[in-house]
Amino acid sequence: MPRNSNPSRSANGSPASGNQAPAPAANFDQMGFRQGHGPLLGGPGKVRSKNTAGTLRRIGSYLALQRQSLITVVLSTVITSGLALLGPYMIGKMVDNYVVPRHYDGFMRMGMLLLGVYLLGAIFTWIQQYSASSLSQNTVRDMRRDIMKHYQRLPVPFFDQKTHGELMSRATNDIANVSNTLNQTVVQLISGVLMLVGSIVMMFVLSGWMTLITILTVPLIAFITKRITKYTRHYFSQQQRHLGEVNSFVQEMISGLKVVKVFGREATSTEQFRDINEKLRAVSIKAQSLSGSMGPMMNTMRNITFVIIAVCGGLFAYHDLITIGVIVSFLNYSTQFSQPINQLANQYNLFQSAVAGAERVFEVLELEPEMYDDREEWLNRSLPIRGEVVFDRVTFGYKPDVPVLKQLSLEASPGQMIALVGPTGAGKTTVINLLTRFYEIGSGQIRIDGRDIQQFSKQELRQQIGLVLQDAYVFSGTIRENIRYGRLDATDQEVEAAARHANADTFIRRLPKGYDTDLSADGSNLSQGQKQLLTIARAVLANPAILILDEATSSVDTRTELHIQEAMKSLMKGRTSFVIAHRLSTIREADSILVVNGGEIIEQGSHEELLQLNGFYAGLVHNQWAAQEQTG
Ligand SMILES: Nc1ncnc2c1ncn2[C@@H]1O[C@H](COP(=O)(O)OP(=O)(O)OP(=O)(O)O)[C@@H](O)[C@H]1O
Repeated sequence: MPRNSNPSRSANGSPASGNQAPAPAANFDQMGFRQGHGPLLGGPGKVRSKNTAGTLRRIGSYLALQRQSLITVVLSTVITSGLALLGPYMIGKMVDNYVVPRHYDGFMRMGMLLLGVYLLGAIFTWIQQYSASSLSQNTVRDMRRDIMKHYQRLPVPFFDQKTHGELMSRATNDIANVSNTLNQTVVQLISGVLMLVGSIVMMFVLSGWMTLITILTVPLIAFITKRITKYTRHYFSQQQRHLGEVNSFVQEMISGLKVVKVFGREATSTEQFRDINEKLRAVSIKAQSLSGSMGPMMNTMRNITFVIIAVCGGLFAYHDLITIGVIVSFLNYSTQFSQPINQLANQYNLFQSAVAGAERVFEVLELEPEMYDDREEWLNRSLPIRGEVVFDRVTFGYKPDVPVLKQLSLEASPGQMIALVGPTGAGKTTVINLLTRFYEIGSGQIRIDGRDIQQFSKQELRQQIGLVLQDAYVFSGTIRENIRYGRLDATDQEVEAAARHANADTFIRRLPKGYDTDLSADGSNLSQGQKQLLTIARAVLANPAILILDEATSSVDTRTELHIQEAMKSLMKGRTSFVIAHRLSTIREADSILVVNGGEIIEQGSHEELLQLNGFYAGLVHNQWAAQEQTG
């Protein structure tokens, strides 16, 4: 359960945020937020960044925070590469100076020295790996922290435009890409360049002609590698695509399991799955076998290079142009020299996909958040309000050219219960979205206690509002923590009192661990009605002046509904309440029923008054009675 230090009054867990000045509605499409998923499972090389330099600068600013690790990585890489270059040179010298002339003492001394060089290399390699991991993990931790913080501060309309998968992918897969690359690339880039340049220099020092012969083998290796990678990349991207199909099929089958069973479609599903599964198998074999043969192929190439160097070196040595020690050194350098070429080529692809991943993270971070003020005085500030709510000729549309509410006006006196009814899509929830300032109105004014809600900070406003939604939301965590989400400083006694008030205490006490029972992430170990009672308890604890109950009882059975209604009735006492209910029986006692249709209030009055009017509401009531009689 997220431990928010903010005593939000939004009972259903909407993070409270504040706004000192009304922020202009952000147009996220104009802000360059691109559609599409990040490379979910690799597929490096496919993704290209738009602004590599800018993204690198931002990654750099994150890396700069890890100065110590960065310096350690660079230093240890330089030392490791230096030692690795020294080794072959020493071996050559050992052969020429001690092995060939049979100087036993010098031979042993040099052997020990060489051992020392390689051991030191191992120690610095470990330091290098450790600091590279710290560098990358600390950096992506900071990036994850920033993107999560930013998600919480982005206004609600932003989330309308993006799928959950997309947003999660940015906080997980894209960042994982950055982490993988940082881990390897920083080290390999530095060591690759050092080893390449270092080996060439060392080889030239030993023999110019032999260096030329060794370098000539490079295009051959590069050509073969390129051909193989071309095919592997093709098959790997196909594998990704088929894997994606398998994933979505499995996900769909599990989510829709009941539907599959009810319609007896198990056999068809299995048949469909067999096809997709088979395609994945076939292409995976090609991809894996090709990529698996890459290593042995490279080995063969390396061996061929060895043969060329040994034969040419032998000829040169025969004519006294070079010594045997130089041949030995060259054999070693030839491997050290070809490795970084392949590594750097691979790193380039990986690097591209990391930059693209980072760019997708930064795109989110660049979006304008809701104005937010988390200073202590805001958090603890609670302006007592009476709860008078006025909508004054409010016009609003989710899209500017499609008005959803048209010149809508309504008034709720403090403590009144206002019911909103009307056909689906009429605009009832929209009224609530505007009162909570999840969305900003187009024209008109909404006032609470005579004050324009634009003058409240969003945080201040939402602290006054409690929300109980139909889709009761519970977090993973204990029942106690879930209720306490309504007011974080509540004592255990206050939590339990709230639960009693919400009719939830009895069922909670019957659970094996009572208030300390752990809830799974979506509360699947509770019934819908029980979850509803928990969110009511949460709202009781928050003690808001204004309460919003959105179709809160429409998905539970009649007995639970009575239970919930009772809890709600006691919750509504003394608060201005807006109730959206499809079951008209729940709102009979409302002080005023507003009938919304097509974004306008077409009728208004008490239950009796509206029945007498014999208009739209009366029609709805009669329809529902008729339906109940039919089913009853
Ligand atoms: N986030 C959104 N983006 C764009 N259009 C939306 C959004 N939410 C709602 N709408 C549209 O606004 C209109 C009013 O929706 P609203 O949710 O207010 O209706 P409602 O009366 O609460 O319906 P229901 O009883 O089915 O919940 C509908 O036409 C709907 O399609």
